[in-house]
Amino acid sequence: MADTAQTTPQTAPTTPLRRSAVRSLLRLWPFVRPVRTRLFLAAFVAVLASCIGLVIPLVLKWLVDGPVTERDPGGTWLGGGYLLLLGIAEALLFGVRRVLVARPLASVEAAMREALYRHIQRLPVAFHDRWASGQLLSRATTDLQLLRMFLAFPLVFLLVNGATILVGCVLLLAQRWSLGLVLLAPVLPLMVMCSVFEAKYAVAARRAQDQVGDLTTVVEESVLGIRIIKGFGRHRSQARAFKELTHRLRTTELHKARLLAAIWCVITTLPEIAIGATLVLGTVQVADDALSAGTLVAFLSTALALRWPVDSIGFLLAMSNEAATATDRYFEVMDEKAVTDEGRDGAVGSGETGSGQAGGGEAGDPARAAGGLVFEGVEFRYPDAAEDTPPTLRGIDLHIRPGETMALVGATGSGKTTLTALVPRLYDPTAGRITVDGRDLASLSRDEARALVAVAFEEPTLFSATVAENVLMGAEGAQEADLLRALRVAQADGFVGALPEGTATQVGEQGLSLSGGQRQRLALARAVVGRPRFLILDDPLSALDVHTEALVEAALRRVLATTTALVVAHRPSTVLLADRVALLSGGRITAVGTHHELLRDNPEYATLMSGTSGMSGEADRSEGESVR
Ligand SMILES: Nc1ncnc2c1ncn2[C@@H]1O[C@H](COP(=O)(O)OP(=O)(O)OP(=O)(O)O)[C@@H](O)[C@H]1O
Repeated sequence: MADTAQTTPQTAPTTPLRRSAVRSLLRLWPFVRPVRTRLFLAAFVAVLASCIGLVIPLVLKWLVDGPVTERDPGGTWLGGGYLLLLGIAEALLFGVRRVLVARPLASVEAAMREALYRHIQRLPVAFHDRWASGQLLSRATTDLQLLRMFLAFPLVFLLVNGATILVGCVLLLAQRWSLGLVLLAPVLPLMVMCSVFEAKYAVAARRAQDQVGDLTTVVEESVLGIRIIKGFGRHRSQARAFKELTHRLRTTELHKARLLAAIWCVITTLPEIAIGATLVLGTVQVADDALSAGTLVAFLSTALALRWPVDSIGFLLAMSNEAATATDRYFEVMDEKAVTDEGRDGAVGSGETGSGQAGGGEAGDPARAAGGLVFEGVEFRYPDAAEDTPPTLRGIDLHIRPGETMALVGATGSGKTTLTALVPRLYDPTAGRITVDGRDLASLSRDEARALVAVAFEEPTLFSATVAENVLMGAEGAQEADLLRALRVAQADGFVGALPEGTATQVGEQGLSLSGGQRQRLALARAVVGRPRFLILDDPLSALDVHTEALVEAALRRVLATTTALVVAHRPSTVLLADRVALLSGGRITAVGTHHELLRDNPEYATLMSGTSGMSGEADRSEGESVR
């Protein structure tokens, strides 16, 4: 615990490849396409509003050189009226832009989030082994919000401000080209500095967003593991780990703020100096009668109207960079290859639910002739395992006959969970094959495989849903009657009936409001609700007290009689549910036989069983029970 509490979580496992911000952002196009008309309209309206802002200096020039110089009050009022109208039109158009983008952008964000969620569900378990959940959470929340903000604001305003600056420059040069050139002198150094800033900011933005992901992971783990943290009194070390991460994030954010402050300073100071210089030069020219006062007022008003578009470039670039990083992070997940619903050889399964005669093996193939669950020369290595380590499973040959229950026993870390994970195709073997009722598992679609095989894992996960929804998740199309039968089988009908709303009771996040044994029984009910042909149970009785365990065992015995099952067992009471036992040692099956045969003939098995607390008593107690 100390280790986990102190260890900071991994960031995304991929080494991010930094592409140009524009290329990254262009990847958003498929999601933006459906709302492109509104977005372009919004951009057009904003450009129009900005250009109206640039007409104001021209009205000022007319006002100063005309009615003001001629002391014409009527003309002055008229000029004032024009200015007011232009101001109102500009404000209204910016309002229209906001209305135009609000709804479509919310739908872009929703579509992206939905696509991400769907994709994450279809990614292989090996992906989830590698990725910290906080990294996925932060991509689905913070990064997508950043993208919505980018589409609503910086994207449009980079366009609008670019157009405004261009039109403004033309107007300035047309009004007085010599003053215009002085004003535009800082453009080149500004461009160089902006590109330096962009490169530095991109690195900092990526770091900050990854750190937010790490922080999310710690918060998530702390909330889910709150009982362990409190139970072991680890709140201080957990708080230290959290503080360390927040400190790192703070340092990165401060670095970002410093970069932003520096570019902001340059972007505001250089144009300010240029405006000062043109003011002096312009005033001298007006004094020399080389320039009209109205032209100078219009020139300076245009220059001032361009200040916001120029000033904003710094933070617009910063926001665009963050959005490019968010896009990269989003597509790092989306680019991961999802598992297809096809069998490994590309054939979509036939839909037959195996009765021994269905295709999948060659004629005369013993595995084909043999029904049940067959492992033939199965080897498995985790994708992220070190090259120089042996495969987790090697040369597994095992035949579980139709209707038979096989217990899988082995020392901790011997590969029991890994072996069971191959049957519902959470992973595919790296060599060899598995057949179910004579059909190669790899030739079945994942849906078919999962319709044939049901699983209950050691850690019974329940979702924030009702009891009924949690159980019925185990089989498509299962009805109320199946639900009640499954609850009875798992000996869960009693406590579920006592819940405030029975099967309609919400069991809360991770089913935390239920006891470990209750959760395990609901997970069992989920496994048996679809009357699966093959049942895989990973130590399903580990969290039950002796009394409840006996009840569930009795019920399970009935279920196991109608199915072919592989049951990971740590204690004799579970082993005794099985017809035969397979001993897994160092990734190989080293012995197969009945519990009593192995107990008698296999010292490793005998040691394993005797090492189980309460084994002897329970085994003795079970001796008298009818072992199938
Ligand atoms: N995702 C993974 N990536 C790499 N190695 C893994 C992964 N999951 C498990 N392993 C390794 O595979 C080996 C077998 O693990 P497995 O969980 O199958 O053992 P087990 O027999 O079920 O253990 P236990 O009885 O403690 O549950 C272990 O050495 C484990 O460290």
